Amino acid sequence: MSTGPFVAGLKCSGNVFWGFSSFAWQRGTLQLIAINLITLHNILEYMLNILLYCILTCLNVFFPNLDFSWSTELEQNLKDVFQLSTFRPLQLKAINLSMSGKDLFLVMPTGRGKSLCYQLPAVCSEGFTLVVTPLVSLMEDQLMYLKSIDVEAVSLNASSSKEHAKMVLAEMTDSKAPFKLLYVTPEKIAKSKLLMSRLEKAYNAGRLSRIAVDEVHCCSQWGHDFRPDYKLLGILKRQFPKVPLLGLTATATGSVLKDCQKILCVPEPITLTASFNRTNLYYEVRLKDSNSDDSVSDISALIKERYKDQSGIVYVFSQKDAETVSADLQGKGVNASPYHANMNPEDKSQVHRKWATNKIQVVVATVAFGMGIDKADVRFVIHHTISKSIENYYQESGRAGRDDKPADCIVYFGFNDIFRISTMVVMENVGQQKLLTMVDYCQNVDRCRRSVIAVHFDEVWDDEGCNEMCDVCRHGNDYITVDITQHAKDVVQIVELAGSLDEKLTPLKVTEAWMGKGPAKRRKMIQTTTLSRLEVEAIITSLLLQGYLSEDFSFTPYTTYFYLKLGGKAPLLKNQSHSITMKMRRTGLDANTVSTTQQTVQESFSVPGKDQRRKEIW
Ligand SMILES: Nc1ncnc2c1ncn2[C@@H]1O[C@H](COP(=O)(O)OP(=O)(O)OP(=O)(O)O)[C@@H](O)[C@H]1O
Repeated sequence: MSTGPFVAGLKCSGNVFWGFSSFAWQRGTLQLIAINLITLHNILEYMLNILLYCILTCLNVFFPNLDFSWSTELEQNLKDVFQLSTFRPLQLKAINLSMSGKDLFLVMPTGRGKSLCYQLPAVCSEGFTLVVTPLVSLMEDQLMYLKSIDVEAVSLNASSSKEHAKMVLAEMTDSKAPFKLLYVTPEKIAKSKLLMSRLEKAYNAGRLSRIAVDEVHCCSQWGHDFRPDYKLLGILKRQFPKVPLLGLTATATGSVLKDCQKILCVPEPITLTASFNRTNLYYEVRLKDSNSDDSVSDISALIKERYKDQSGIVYVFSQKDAETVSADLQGKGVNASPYHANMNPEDKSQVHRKWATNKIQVVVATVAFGMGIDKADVRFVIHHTISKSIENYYQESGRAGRDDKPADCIVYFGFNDIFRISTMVVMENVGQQKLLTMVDYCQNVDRCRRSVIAVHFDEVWDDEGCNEMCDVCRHGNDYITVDITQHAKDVVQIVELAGSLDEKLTPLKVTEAWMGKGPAKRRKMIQTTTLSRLEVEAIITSLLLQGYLSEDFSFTPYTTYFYLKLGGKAPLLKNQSHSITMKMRRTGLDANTVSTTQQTVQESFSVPGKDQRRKEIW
């Protein structure tokens, strides 16, 4: 507030003073009142906003199906077209937001019904919805499903015939065209100028009602399934800013979503995230013995006994494994067929069709049989080899129990598999880091398996949420913490010695050296162990996960070799007071004991009988 006139008045006569003073007083008072009114207005406006927010939140919570102009049509089409009676959590909210023109990222667990969130709005809107999807097989599945419920949909991909493409491109701008959804691969958007020009025409004619980007995590290099052509999809929002975009994924962390937002040029998307917890899935890890890998016998026994006549998938590491494991299972009387990317398309769709109609009980597949596989009654997903990341594992195991009934997700965890996969993902951005997180999921028995998955996806987790639906929670009392400091020193000494002799050791060499299987001369220089092979492998894995050992790769024109070298934490072992512990299955020891001697460790490590080992981790 200016005091200029008041100060000037003081220097003059009384009248002038009073004249100036009263003018100044009035002006000051008015200014004060104005300021107060503005402040009051701001406070009221702020309170009103809070009140409005609370009312909207309550309405959203208690009446998520609050009437919009499209609500009746939605309900009607949900029942009549999609033959569903109710919405699953978050579906209606997502649909209403998208129908009101908001850009949205929807993170919903596998099998929860993300597709409905763009298919139903497409049916209830003018024009058509553009759906970008990464796989042609996924596209074909959706087209098959939509055809079965009489929803008109078309697709454009590399294998579309010229006539078909011409017809679709012409219909895009035809107001009488019947299709409601147009499925395209990201490659089409990136490469076909004709498609872009048609989209532009459709946009100008008001026929492009919505854009859905399925598996939106494929945009980000930090996601688990980066596809370079997804990087170019920002063109859609730049060219068609008024069209609401819906990005869908089951597996994206907060940072991956931030990246996707930037890549897709979506200024302020609303993100809806459902819990990752699939309550009907039981998670379990079983050890694969490197000495006598009888995991296929184990798997066949499980399928024939526990999952008799039930549908399932066995995931394997390679195309060769798909063929051999499938043949082995067939040899043991299981109705199984292989599925991998190198099979011809007819054979692949035949296997898929036969499995979908229960003519094949088990598909033995690589990751090629993953995204979009939607069979309701899959009762088991068994991983013969660990996945290369938690995201992959969540996607693959997510094929189980999509009908909400109980289903099992079992991983066979083998020491050698870690290094087989490691050499495969070495060129990938953060490939090693992601693999080690998966190894950690399998190796650790001190945390609920669900909590590892949930925390990985940035979800705040309460262990009560598991409800003993994982082996760790179910057998929690069977584990004990043991001290492995001396073992760690022995292993580190072996790797250190090799380094000083300019030798590189593969994990197999380290294992065998520690077990005393190396040359006699070498044996004299190191401390060997009497622990079993499984125990030795568990300790080496733990040291790798904890950073006392680390990976070292060597490339030849034909192959990649994996070696173990000292990790960043190895020097800590020189410190006498430094100790390392590890949790493992208890065998007769008091659960609260933390053993410190080698003798105790050996006791606590004693491996259960073969049959028991088959059922549980340690
Ligand atoms: N409201 C609902 N009520 C009952 N079933 C539903 C509902 N919404 C979707 N479904 C069914 O759930 C199954 C999975 O749906 P969808 O394929 O869309 O899953 P998704 O979330 O895309 O999973 P993923 O990421 O694993 O592909 C489908 O068979 C679908 O018909």
